[in-house]
Amino acid sequence: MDLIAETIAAIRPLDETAMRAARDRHDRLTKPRGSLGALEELGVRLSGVAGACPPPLPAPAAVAVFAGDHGVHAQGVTPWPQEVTAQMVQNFLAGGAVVNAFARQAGAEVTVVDVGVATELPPAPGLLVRKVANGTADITQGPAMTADEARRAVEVGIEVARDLVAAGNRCLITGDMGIANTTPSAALIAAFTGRSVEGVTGYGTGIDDITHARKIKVVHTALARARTELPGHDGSDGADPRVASAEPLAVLAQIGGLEHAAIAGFILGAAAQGVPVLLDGVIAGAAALVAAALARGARDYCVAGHRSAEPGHAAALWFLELRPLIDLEMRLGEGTGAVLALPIVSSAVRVLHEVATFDSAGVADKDAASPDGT
Ligand SMILES: O=C(O)c1ccc[n+]([C@@H]2O[C@H](COP(=O)([O-])O)[C@@H](O)[C@H]2O)c1
Ligand SMILES: Cc1cc2nc[nH]c2cc1C
Repeated sequence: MDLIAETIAAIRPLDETAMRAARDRHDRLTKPRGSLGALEELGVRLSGVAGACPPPLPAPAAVAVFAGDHGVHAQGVTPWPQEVTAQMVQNFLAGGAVVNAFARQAGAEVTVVDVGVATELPPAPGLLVRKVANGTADITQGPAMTADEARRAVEVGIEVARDLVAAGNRCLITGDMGIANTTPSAALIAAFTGRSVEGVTGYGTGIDDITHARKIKVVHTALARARTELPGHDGSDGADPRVASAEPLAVLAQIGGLEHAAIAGFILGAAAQGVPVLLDGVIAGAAALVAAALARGARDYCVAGHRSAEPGHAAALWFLELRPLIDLEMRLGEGTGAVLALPIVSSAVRVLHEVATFDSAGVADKDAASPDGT
């Protein structure tokens, strides 16, 4: 079996016994039942992920920033020069980016993975050079990657997840860097969710209305071109989630990015090892759609760190039925929204470890069964 198939086969359903134990424990802790809202369900799900209640704290935690470039940059979908991808990689390595500041605050380690930056990067501590290609091809003109490149990039993500867990990490966090990558993100999200291109294509790093209109056309063109190359297409340029879910790797190769592929693998790798994966913004959302189409169970291991301002992100989270922990209208990427949510995940777990029960604290529980069982 190849690495992707092996990884998918290793993903187990959430442990129902541990989840029942977590629900039961929540109901005995010194708080009105349900008063921690969505944090309670998060603690329950993390128990299911770990197969234990309480689950381990999400520490140490590691953020992997997958970097890649995009041929579609040539279509004028972003005002930023492509070289900014490589320049920001150097900034991550020097510890000067927002994700570094947030990671220091949250106590997470940052690793940068070059899975497809267009230029050669000098070796540096904290940089994993796993370059599959020097960027993708322009998705309006042809497939972003070959089928082999897409598979190799997914495998890179699986291997990075495996190595980070082997190093002792108990929570993996997605990050991305790639000028123009909100364009393939929109294409993937339209393809996998069936939402309209107009509904999922946003302003990325911050573009004007003319560029936004062009970006929408570019996404339509890419989808229409891709669909003529995919099995089961009906000749329209509308997205058809049936096609995407049947052939996720083929769709990824047609309209995705190398960092999307690697993040999809990273999610599969985390799930296969029973470790939660904290998702960042729209790029991670698009990648999670690919991972969930490859292995529906992978979705259960994902925690949506935040909701990005990019509209396609809300569509991806809706499709995956994931509720974001934070909504601060951020749209930076790098893993920033996910790292910011790490203390919330830790708190959800700490409740199950540390909060006293009504019994142990001698607090009266209005819902407790009376001694005669009534
Ligand atoms: O995470 C997000 O939701 C997000 C939203 C908008 C932009 N970004 C980041 O900005 C870059 C892509 O933006 P753009 O406009 O060049 O497509 C890329 O490096 C992403 O990490 C990230
Ligand atoms: C400066 C800059 C920083 C980023 N971080 C993630 N995407 C980015 C895009 C730009 C342009």
